[in-house]
Amino acid sequence: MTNEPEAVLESIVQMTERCQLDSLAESLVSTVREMVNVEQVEILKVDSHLEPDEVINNLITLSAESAADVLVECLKSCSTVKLSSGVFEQIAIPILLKDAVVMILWITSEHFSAQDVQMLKGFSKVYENFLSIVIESETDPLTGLLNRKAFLPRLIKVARLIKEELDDYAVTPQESALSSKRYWLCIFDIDKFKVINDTFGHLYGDEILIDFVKMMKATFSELDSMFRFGGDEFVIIMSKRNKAEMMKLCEEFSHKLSIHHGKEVQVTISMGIIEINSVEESSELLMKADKALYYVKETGRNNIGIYEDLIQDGSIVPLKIEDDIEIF
Ligand SMILES: Nc1nc2c(ncn2[C@@H]2O[C@H](COP(=O)(O)OP(=O)(O)OP(=O)(O)O)[C@@H](O)[C@H]2O)c(=O)[nH]1
Repeated sequence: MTNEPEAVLESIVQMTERCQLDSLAESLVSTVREMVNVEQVEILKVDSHLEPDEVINNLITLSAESAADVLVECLKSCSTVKLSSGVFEQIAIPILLKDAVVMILWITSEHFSAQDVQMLKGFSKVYENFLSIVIESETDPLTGLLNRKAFLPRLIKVARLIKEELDDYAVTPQESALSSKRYWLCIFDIDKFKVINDTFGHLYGDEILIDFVKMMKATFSELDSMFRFGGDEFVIIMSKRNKAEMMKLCEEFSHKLSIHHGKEVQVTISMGIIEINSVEESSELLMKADKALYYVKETGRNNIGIYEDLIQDGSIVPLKIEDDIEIF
């Protein structure tokens, strides 16, 4: 542990070299460990969808009982709180985005000097500023969804999770495919969106896209990662569901859309879906889901195509990977 100016600068440089959210958080934790003599460092995520009381309950269950007061005070006051409990001192520093507390940096030590506190606040501020830049660079400005840039790291994370599961339970990919809960990659594309734009204007088209995303969020879960890839194309990495559950949700979404805009505009979507596995490249998975989507577009739109099913019933031929194209 050192807090020489050179070391402090070096830590800041290392922290700002990270441009993905997970590694940025890891970097903050390791920086704190290097710079201050601490017992424990944690970054607690505050769920913005919960009411304040529920947030506090959530944080309390997540953490040791003695941490409750410092976290509750920090959340209520939106400012740094330092408390002593037994032999330890605790600090909770709020991380804010658009004036809302989104995370709390919670640190325990035998003693924090005034310089420690100043440094911890400084690191948190660097993290907070950088977090907002990273989030902005991964967000689609019209709909607020994640953009295409954010897709690849998340898909890789899911593929890694699947691989870990296979390793942990020593099951073959075939056995795993038989188990009911799986991850799915779904591409949605609004049908004839150009006609909507041409008939009602681009601004109205924008409103349709915004409503589309509101309904997407209302239908799918927080655990499903949703992306706008561009134009009227959206992608979901759907968290573990069996095939029937996945289909039910997609059909529900499609139904909600078709009744939402009433007589004026009938919005329908075409969907291409593939099961995510740990062996295929992300570009390969995307191309296959896209092939299923293309089939649905070609055969009348407003429908769902699952890649494996379309292969099995002979509707499409397997994608030849030597046709590889650069997607990212
Ligand atoms: N309003 C609006 N339109 C957009 C935006 N981005 C792309 N578009 C339009 O979305 C339309 C997409 O149309 P296409 O992908 O060609 O196809 P489509 O009309 O949806 O027809 P199919 O996909 O074949 O059913 C184009 O007219 C684009 O100009 C946006 O941010 N807002």
